[in-house]
Amino acid sequence: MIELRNLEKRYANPQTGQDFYAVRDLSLTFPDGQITALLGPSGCGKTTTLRMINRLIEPTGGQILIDGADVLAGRPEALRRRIGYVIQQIGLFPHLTVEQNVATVPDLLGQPKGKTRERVRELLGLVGLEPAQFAHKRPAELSGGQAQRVGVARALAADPPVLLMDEPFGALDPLARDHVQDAFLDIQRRLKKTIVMVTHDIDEALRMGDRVALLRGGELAQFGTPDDLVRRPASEFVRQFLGEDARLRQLAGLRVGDLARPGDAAGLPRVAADLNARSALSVMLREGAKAVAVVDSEGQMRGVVGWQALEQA
Ligand SMILES: Nc1ncnc2c1ncn2[C@@H]1O[C@H](COP(=O)(O)OP(=O)(O)OP(=O)(O)O)[C@@H](O)[C@H]1O
Repeated sequence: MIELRNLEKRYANPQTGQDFYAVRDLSLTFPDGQITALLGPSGCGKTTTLRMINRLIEPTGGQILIDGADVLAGRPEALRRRIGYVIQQIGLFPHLTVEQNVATVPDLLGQPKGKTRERVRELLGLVGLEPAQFAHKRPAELSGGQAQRVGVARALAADPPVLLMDEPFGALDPLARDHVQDAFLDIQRRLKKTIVMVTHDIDEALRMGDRVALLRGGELAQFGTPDDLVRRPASEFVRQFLGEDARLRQLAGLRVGDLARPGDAAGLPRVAADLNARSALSVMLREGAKAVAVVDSEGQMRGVVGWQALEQA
């Protein structure tokens, strides 16, 4: 569990000589095994908050506790070994192969080569990079999206209990982003890391975050589940930031296959299980149907999804 207590970062404004707060009186707890998205407009303090957790930025006040231990009391190097860090500009080593890049931290820690190799290959598979095809490539031979997947695999290879991610999928085009987000959520369901992820992308926060911390001007505007923010915005700012269509955006992050329940599918329009719930709603409206029948890729009926299921999703 990561706990921020009255955390602050002040900078001096060189023009006025006065201090201003990049982060102010921030208290919140990132639950174990969950993804918390740090969301908010540009300059609201997301990256500063994230980088204080692994002490790439030193706080000017407040406390950070990981499992009850004061992060600011120990050595930053020891801390960073326990905390993975993924950034948009991935920083892969250009002269190393994909496999060697992913193995960097396990090798540094002196873990047995054979075991590392096995794990690296498993991780590459998990992020959707076929090891036989990609293990021996160099970063220059990868697309931006492939390089980002390698970055994610590298962070996971170190097997840190805590992972900090700063716009990890930011450089991807929307289609590739969807794929990598899905792959990442699948991995997270298995690995259950404690993840703090910076994003300015509302859809990404609603889709990926078990919790969302929305910041404004360095302060916490609201902290809760995506549902809390969408259905129970704490202020006009939160409501406006998420937008009038927040609920639809939330539905866009859900797959009908996950919502399907047994029911009578006769006469209902059929949709694929990987269709998102927002598109399923469009199908219902277009066809004047109260529900859709969900069919998987083998043509098997998975169940039905109706208005009520969408309302409660
Ligand atoms: N080294 C620094 N010196 C002075 N001011 C800084 C410094 N780093 C950040 N700031 C300021 O602190 C505030 C918060 O910056 P931060 O990078 O945390 O925002 P952010 O929410 O991550 O923004 P973005 O989404 O644009 O990356 C901004 O006003 C920024 O200009």
